[in-house]
Amino acid sequence: MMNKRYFITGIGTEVGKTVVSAALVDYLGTAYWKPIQSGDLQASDSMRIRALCTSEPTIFPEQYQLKHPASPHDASEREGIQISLTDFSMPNQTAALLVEGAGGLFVPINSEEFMIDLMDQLGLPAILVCRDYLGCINHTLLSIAALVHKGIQLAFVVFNGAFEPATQRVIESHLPAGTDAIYIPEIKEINKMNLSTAVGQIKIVEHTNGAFRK
Ligand SMILES: Nc1ncnc2c1ncn2[C@@H]1O[C@H](COP(=O)(O)OP(=O)(O)OP(=O)(O)O)[C@@H](O)[C@H]1O
Ligand SMILES: C[C@H](N)[C@@H](CCCCCC(=O)O)NC(=O)O
Ligand SMILES: [Mg+2]
Repeated sequence: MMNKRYFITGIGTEVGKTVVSAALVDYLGTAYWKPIQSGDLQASDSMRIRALCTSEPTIFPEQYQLKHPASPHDASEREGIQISLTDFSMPNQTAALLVEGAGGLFVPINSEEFMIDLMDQLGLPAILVCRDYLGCINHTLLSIAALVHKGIQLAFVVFNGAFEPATQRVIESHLPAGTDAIYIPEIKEINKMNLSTAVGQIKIVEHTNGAFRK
């Protein structure tokens, strides 16, 4: 993992992007940035990273903190705020950074633009977090197709938590060449100690010669 600047997205909201970010911030020794937070302002993703990480990472302030726990296009409109792609630029003080999106790739940030457009503008390779639920195969393969279509490099797919073997297998066998897999265990109770144990159990498997090897 030479390049340590990534955009962490997910196959949807609540799939574990923040839990995975906390684990990878500690594993890789990166800083963290959540450009748009909507909802949970008293327990924001940045605050959870602060609470879960052992490495005391640099956390860059959110560009937008929206009160409403909804899609950013909706939350911002309710607050009379207009989000625009041109509002965002990468914090350049650090070589190693994880940027966490809100929800998945086609979450709108305004009436025309989507989270995937922000990823494209920031120019970072993506990490796609998936979690096992009925429907996750479709959400994962659609997300991969959207990234490929947009020409965004997919560095890693994260299998977050426990997976049904048949689900894991079919996703692994459809990873694009050049996309590696990261495995993060199911964590019983999410707290700093258990997160640190999970960091010790992270597994990374490389995709080589167009085939996924285990
Ligand atoms: N590896 C894991 N083991 C056990 N539970 C997990 C794991 N990852 C995530 N969860 C559960 O899923 C919940 C949602 O995770 P998280 O807040 O990281 O999602 P998210 O994708 O960041 O959501 P958002 O779109 O709001 O940013 C967590 O509070 C936790 O309960
Ligand atoms: C409210 C959520 N927790 C999240 C926004 C999720 C938007 C999902 C929209 C959708 O896909 O329908 N906010 C955030 O990550 O700050
Ligand atoms: Mg999150």
